[in-house]
Amino acid sequence: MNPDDPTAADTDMRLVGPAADGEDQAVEAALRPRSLGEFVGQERVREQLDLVLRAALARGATADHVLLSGAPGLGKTTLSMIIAAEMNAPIRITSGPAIQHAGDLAAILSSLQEGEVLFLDEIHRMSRPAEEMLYMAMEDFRVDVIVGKGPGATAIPLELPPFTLVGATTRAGLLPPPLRDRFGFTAHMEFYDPAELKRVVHRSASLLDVEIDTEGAAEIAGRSRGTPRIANRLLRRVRDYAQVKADGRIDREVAAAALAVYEVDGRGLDRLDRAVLGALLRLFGGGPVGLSTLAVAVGEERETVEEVAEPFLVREGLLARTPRGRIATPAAWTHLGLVPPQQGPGAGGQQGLFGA
Ligand SMILES: Nc1ncnc2c1ncn2[C@@H]1O[C@H](COP(=O)(O)OP(=O)(O)OP(=O)(O)O)[C@@H](O)[C@H]1O
Ligand SMILES: [Mg+2]
Repeated sequence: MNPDDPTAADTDMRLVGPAADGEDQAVEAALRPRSLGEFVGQERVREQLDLVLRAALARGATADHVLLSGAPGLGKTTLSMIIAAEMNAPIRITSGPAIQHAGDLAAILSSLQEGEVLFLDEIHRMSRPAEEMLYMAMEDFRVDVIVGKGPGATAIPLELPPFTLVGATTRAGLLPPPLRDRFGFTAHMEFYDPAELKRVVHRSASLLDVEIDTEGAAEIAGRSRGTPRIANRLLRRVRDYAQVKADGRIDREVAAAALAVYEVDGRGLDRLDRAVLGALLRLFGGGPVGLSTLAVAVGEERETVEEVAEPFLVREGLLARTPRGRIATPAAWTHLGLVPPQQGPGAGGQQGLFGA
């Protein structure tokens, strides 16, 4: 999670936010799949990774460096641990923001054991000098440690044992090409489809010792925004409800009633999402309307609307960003149970009234 992110606080408080909150961190370790076989979905990534790892094992070699890219909560950290487990290798975990100076990185690299997996989370947030040191370490298993300053400075080469770097990023586009090119294998993690999320829910429910039927799992899966972390979080909230209001068993009615209490609708939209969409439809006739105007109408910051609510609405095909402003799609009207205004001759004259 990014502390510099102005939208982080809003994202954290949301039941459907993708970033890990404190409770997630506490329980996620217990819910993490431990092997590629246990890892649900991402078939292509799993198959490719399986080949990379098995070939390295057969050669008795250290696996190639792996880059994992994808939205928060899709399983990057989980997969890094699986890579280490499948290679029977220890894992060292650090992150880009934790490495401020090249010296920090040199200290970590020089203490790695042969074959160890170094997991570098948020690799796009590493400092420039550390990044340059990493290039050489990845390619030649060597770093130059600079001793002294100015004209008297000398570079002392340091040999490193072969290791596997596993980098994770939510923003692959921010990685400098020379860094990206040094990974032997890049896995792009996609959002999960409802059937896969259903399997995630069933798996987690059995680990948490919660009784759930297949319709209950489907109900949770459908509201989880393609994200296992959100599926696990919704499952915990539904479990609470089932314990208090039902006999502890989760079926379709219990799941739907619980998530209605938490204001997560059938498609995974929460109150903020529906407020944005509702304003766009009810106040601005479906748009186009400028972002600032829309933000004022829902009483939120521009950034919150743009970075917290919109990405999912766009992904779901409910809202579109156009050069003239935000517009709602026909699916948005249907989803909120509203009827679009008559688009008779001359109605087009209304368009573009609401500026940015
Ligand atoms: N393929 C999967 N099968 C089962 N559970 C999964 C899968 N992927 C993720 N999860 C669950 O989702 C939780 C979040 O996954 P993880 O922490 O690996 O996400 P991440 O991509 O590292 O997120 P972030 O970008 O926030 O660091 C894990 O605790 C795990 O239980
Ligand atoms: Mg992670």
